[in-house]
Amino acid sequence: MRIATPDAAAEAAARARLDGLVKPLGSLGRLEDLAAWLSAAHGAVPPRPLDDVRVVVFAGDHGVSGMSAYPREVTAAMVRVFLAGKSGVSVLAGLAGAKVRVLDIAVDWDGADVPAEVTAHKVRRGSGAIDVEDALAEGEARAAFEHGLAIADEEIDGGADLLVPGDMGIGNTTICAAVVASLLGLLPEDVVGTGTGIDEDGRARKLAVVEAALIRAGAVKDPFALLTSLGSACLAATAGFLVQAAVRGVPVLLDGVFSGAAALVAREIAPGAERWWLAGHRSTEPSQAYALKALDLEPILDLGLRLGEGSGAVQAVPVLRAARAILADMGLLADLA
Ligand SMILES: O=C(O)c1ccc[n+]([C@@H]2O[C@H](COP(=O)([O-])O)[C@@H](O)[C@H]2O)c1
Ligand SMILES: Cc1cc2nc[nH]c2cc1C
Repeated sequence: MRIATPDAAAEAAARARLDGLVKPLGSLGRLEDLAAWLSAAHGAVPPRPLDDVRVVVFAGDHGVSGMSAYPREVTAAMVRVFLAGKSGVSVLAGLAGAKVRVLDIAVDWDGADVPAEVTAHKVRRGSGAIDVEDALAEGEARAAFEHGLAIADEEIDGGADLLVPGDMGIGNTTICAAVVASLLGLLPEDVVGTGTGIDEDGRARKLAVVEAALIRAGAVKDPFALLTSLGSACLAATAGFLVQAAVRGVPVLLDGVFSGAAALVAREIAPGAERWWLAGHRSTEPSQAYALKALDLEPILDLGLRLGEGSGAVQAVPVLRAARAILADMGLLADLA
């Protein structure tokens, strides 16, 4: 698996041009860093316009129950909402001119009446309850990862300039907490948040489940073993999606909790892949903050969001377009009369 290399010469050329633009040196702050980053990713100054932005929502259920403020049936119901274009990310992606594709990777339903393309990458129904059993069976983590590679290829071959991973899964924040704690050697207390909005009793139950899961799993070094023990098919597929974007040299805007955990695992599988990812926004969940810190990624936006779906990342798309526009359209100090 060969990760593409961002173009250092294009980055240097972008920095030189930014310094020569008609403004005080450095006065466009983070926009300048993003402009240089995007130039390196596209190997061009200015970078290409971000005309084709694609969100892929990975949907799946979990064996752990009672860890969320909402019942697991919401996951399947939300698949229909995405298909109807009525989800939060559908609306916000629409504003950013981005397309949304939802995929049932591991929803616990038969999905008989949704279009076949929605279930084309299905791995299983739900996953094991991580406090008492492995999330996945032998071979499923790798199979799901390979689905993620294929999904990224489909989007990139279809013309994507920028990819956004989204997630939908009641219980997602519990498994993300377990995976992030295991990878970074953290305590349940550090990483367990309130997810969809659980109360103190709910959080106490969630802490106990994450603690039991971490004890059951023990020290896991191999990322696929970690996905099998504590992860999910969606997490493995999202990791594959992130790795393949880096292999193909296509930039990614990460979203919230699920993106953070998947990105940490993906970096274990493919070190260097993180050079192709930006953090779109900061979630309120603590595991995401730890994941982003470990990945050395600074979120573009901080709006107090905790919806998931890719909803935070798509709102950073106009910021990236702004970063490109300054390089493309601003005048030069040298031309001042
Ligand atoms: O990404 C986030 O910031 C985020 C924070 C809390 C919840 N979510 C979404 O809510 C679901 C998981 O929450 P929970 O409480 O069921 O673990 C899942 O569908 C996520 O997309 C997402
Ligand atoms: C309604 C609803 C929508 C969501 N989108 C992502 N996670 C979600 C959780 C719930 C409960």
